[in-house]
Amino acid sequence: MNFIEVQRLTKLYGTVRAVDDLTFRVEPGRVTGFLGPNGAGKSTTMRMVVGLDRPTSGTATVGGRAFRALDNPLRHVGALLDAGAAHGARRARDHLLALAHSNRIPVRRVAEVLEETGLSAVAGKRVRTFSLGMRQRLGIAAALLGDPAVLMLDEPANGLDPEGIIWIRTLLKRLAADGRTVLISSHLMTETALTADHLIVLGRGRLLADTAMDTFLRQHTHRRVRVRTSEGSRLHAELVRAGWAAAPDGSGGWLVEGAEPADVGALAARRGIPVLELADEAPSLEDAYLRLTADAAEFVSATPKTQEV
Ligand SMILES: Nc1ncnc2c1ncn2[C@@H]1O[C@H](COP(=O)(O)OP(=O)(O)OP(=O)(O)O)[C@@H](O)[C@H]1O
Repeated sequence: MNFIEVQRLTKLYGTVRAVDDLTFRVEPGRVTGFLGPNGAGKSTTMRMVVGLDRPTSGTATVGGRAFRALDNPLRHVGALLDAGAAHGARRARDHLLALAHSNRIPVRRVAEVLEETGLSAVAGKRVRTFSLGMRQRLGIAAALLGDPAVLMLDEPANGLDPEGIIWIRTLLKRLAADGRTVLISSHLMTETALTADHLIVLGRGRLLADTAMDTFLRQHTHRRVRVRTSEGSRLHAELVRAGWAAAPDGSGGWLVEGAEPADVGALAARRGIPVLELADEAPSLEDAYLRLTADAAEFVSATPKTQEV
């Protein structure tokens, strides 16, 4: 009973349909990535799950119950929606102690989550002296405090350094492997691809996809091969003659759409063209996501960029 369920959920702000007839279920045992362009309705949906906003219609429940109806809700749902939520004048440990007291959470959990999030050494410092990454860790500590079966985190890697990003990725996977329900919203496609097993994608408040990561990649990308040769223009001409679409990859090689390495390798061998490098290009989540959301993005830059490292 630890799933998040959203049924026909709708939220209007004036005439803006922030969330529009949304239905999905977030299952335990896996990390679910919650994606969508700016303004797609992710935060509004998450706020309704934890009772910070009221639906115009429809329901958002945890384990079949409204968040407001849960006793000691932090013991059921840990949420990180705004890492700035802790009072700046409070010491980190006191912030967590106050949350523990008000939710009947054993005090020993405070030391445990401080340790888990790497904050033990700064537990006595005031929150206003914390860096963005330290505040983020404190927000994550608060979400973990009640040892909840459901975790919902908005941009969990925000402000974390490279070591911190690996830490949060490993932590989220472990929490899901323990059988918890983990929902993370993010705009970081590379990080989401490394962390999530399942995706829920919104566009303009509506559901665009609710799919396993590998299915999503298969559905919204096609395979391609990267090839490098000392005779680029000859290879290009041969590829085109054989019916393949090939385009420069921007660093001296070629990308052949829809091909497998064997197709390109065999063709080059038949024509006696030296191949210096030949690689299957793994489909990227960024490509798949941009393809799916192209029509649903409200705010689009003049020159959309797709390169990501
Ligand atoms: N309190 C509010 N009052 C009025 N409009 C709001 C309010 N909160 C959100 N909105 C609007 O609702 C829509 C959805 O916003 P929301 O913050 O849920 O999107 P999001 O997917 O979380 O976006 P982002 O990725 O930029 O955080 C937007 O058009 C936003 O302007």
